Amino acid sequence: MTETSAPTPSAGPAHASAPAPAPADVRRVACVGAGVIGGGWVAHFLARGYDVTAWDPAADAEPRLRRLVDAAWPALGQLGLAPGASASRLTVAATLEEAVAGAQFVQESAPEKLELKRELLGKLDAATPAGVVIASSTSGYPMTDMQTEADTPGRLVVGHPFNPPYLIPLVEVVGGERTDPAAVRWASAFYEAAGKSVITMDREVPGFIANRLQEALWREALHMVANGEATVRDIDLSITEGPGLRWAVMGPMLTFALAGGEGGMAHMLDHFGPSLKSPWTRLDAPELDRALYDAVVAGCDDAADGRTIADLVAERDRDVISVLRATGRLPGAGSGAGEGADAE
Ligand SMILES: NC(=O)C1=CN([C@@H]2O[C@H](COP(=O)(O)OP(=O)(O)OC[C@H]3O[C@@H](n4cnc5c(N)ncnc54)[C@H](O)[C@@H]3O)[C@@H](O)[C@H]2O)C=CC1
Ligand SMILES: C[N+](C)(C)CC(=O)CC(=O)[O-]
Repeated sequence: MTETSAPTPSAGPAHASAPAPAPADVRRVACVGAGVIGGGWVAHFLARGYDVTAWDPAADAEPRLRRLVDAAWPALGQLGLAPGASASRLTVAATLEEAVAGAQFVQESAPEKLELKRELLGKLDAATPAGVVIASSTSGYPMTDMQTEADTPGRLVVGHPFNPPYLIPLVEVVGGERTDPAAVRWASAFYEAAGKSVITMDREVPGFIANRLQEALWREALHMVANGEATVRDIDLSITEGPGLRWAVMGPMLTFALAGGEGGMAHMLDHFGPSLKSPWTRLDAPELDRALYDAVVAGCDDAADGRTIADLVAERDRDVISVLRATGRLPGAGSGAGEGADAE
């Protein structure tokens, strides 16, 4: 099997068609579940020149999705659209089966509920053409726990994005116990062809990599709010005016290597290693009781200072693009399906 060959197709009515193409040859993707993340994926794939078919069972799903794509399009234009990319290449399907019938890749972004994911991935597996890889956006369920209802679980992978998927490059890719490793390789190669930065994991790790790191920070933030040690504004400022500025250009490891001066990480560890034993962190999750819930929600309302969610999304998109541009990380406009296609 080559590095990026699709997993082996299995028999069955929906599995009778041709296997998935090479990752770079994909033209048609299906997005199932079209909320914050599914809609963000739709916007990303459209901007990269793919034909996208979406399905979501909510009554208001289509107008909501089109609003999200319209709101994201100016930012995507600044990033650089692939040749031929157009929001008009979005089709909203009436059924799940219709959405995936012609798909060469499927991205599932339904609510984070294990039973729902199991059932949905089973249905997607039954309806999606043979050999086509199906990825879940789950924030933390191991694929092993989600692939239980699928007849051909070998093609099911986790493709965990970051919000919004049309701006934040990272995707974490990992399979489950019954996933064919070729599907993991194929998915990673596909996401790269689609302009994403990919971490491919060779085993299931709770919370993947980035969410595990984020959760540690988030848990400590909640403890500090619950105990009155910091306000929501303090928490946000501590990152945006502090480590967050460095983390956009260098990760926590190299950042701390510089804390060791000319001695680098070795001196940093000799100097500050002992303080790891100091009780700075509280490790266990705090009780998310009503008081903490209300304090965090009210704190965010206060921090928004009259800005609506739409205002904040526009502000975030503008500033993330500035950071990507300033650090030379704007994705190539040519990546994706659109290369060689006619510009519209
Ligand atoms: N919100 C975030 O920051 C991130 C979320 N994720 C993951 O993405 C997935 C989706 O999360 P969000 O977009 O935030 O949720 P959301 O609530 O914004 O959207 C979920 C969508 O799924 C639809 N839906 C409900 N039942 C469905 C079904 N049976 N089949 C297909 N669609 C169905 C809903 O109508 C809704 O539009 C979750 O697995 C979540 O963990 C991943 C990264 C970041
Ligand atoms: C809040 N969250 C756990 C759903 C966040 C993610 O999964 C990734 C992100 O966008 O930070």
